[in-house]
Amino acid sequence: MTQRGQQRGQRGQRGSAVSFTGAVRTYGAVRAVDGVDLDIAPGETVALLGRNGAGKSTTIGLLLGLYEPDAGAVELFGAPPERSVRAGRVGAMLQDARPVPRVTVGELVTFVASRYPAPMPVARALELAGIAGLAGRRVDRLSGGQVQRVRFALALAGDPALLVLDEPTAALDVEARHAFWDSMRAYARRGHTVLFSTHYLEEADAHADRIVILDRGRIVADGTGEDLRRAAGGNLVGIDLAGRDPDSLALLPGVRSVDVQDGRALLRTDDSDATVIALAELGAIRGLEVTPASLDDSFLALTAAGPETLTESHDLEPR
Ligand SMILES: Nc1ncnc2c1ncn2[C@@H]1O[C@H](COP(=O)(O)OP(=O)(O)OP(=O)(O)O)[C@@H](O)[C@H]1O
Repeated sequence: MTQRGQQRGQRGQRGSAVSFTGAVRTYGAVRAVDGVDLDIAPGETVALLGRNGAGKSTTIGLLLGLYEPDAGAVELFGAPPERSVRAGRVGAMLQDARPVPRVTVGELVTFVASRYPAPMPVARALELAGIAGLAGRRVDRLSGGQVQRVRFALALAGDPALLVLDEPTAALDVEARHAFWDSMRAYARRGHTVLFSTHYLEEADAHADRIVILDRGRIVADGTGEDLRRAAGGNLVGIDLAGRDPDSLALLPGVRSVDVQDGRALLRTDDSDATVIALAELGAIRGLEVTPASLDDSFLALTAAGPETLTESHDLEPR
C-alpha cells in the first residue's frame, strides 16, 4: 500500500486531522475560499501551494477557527477548530504574528508552553527552531529571520498533534531554511500532522507527502509532486518548426498543449514516445529535445486555466 493509502487507512480508524467540506469564505465580492473539500489524515505532511491571493492564508484562518466559513464546514480531529485549538492540539505559525516586546525568547517560549497541557521541554523547542543560542535575547531586538524562528519555536512549544505553518520560510536565509525543514521533518516523523503553505514549488515537492494546489479559492490539484507532474503532462518535446504550421501539432498523440516561441514549438505531452514517433513520421524532428516537465511547468499549467475550467479539481489518487 502507498504511504497515502496507509494514511487514508489510518484516517478510517482514527478520523481526519483536518476536514473541510464545501468550505466558503467571502470578502465582499471576493470568494477567497470557494468550496474547498480537503481531508488530511493524522501523520500526513501537506503543502498548500498557490500564487499570491490564491486563498492559502484564508484557508489556514478557517482551519484555525480564526474565521467562520460562510458556507460548508471545517473540523479538526472531528470537532470545531476552536475546541482543538483550546485543547492544545494545534500549533500555528502565522505570517503576521508579532511577538510581544520586552521579553526574552526563553521567557516567551516558556510562557506559551505553559498554556499547553503537555508541552515539549522549552530547551527542545528552542533547539528544534535553531535558536538555542538566543534564549536570553529580547524578542523585539531580533532580525526578521530570527523572529521567524521564534514563531516556529512558539508553534512547537505545546508539542501539538497538528502544526500549521503559513509561509514558514519566507524570511529565512538558505542555511536557516535547510535547518527549518530538517526540524519540520523530524517533527512530522514522530507521527504529527503538518500543514504548511508556500509559494515555493521545490519546497512543497521536497518536504510534503502531498501537495494541494489552490487557485482562486479552489483546489485545482491534490497529489504527490509526481502525480502533479503527470497530471499536467509528463514531458516537454521541443522541435524547430522550420516553417511548419504549429496548429497541426496539437492533434498528435499524447499532446496536451503547444507553445510556440522563436520558431520552436514546445509540446506538453502525456506520451512522449508516441509524440516523437508521430513527429518522426511527419519528418518534423529538427532540433528535437525531450525533457521531463518540471513541477514549475505543472504548476503553471494547472493554475493558468480560466475560472470557468476550475470547478473540478484534479483528484490525483483514488480515494
Ligand atoms: N481581510 C480581507 N479583506 C478583503 N479581502 C481579503 C481579505 N483577506 C484576503 N482577501 C482576499 O482574499 C483572497 C485570498 O487571500 P489570501 O490572503 O487567503 O491569499 P494567499 O494565497 O494567502 O495569498 P499570499 O500568497 O499573497 O499570502 C485575495 O483575493 C485577497 O485579496
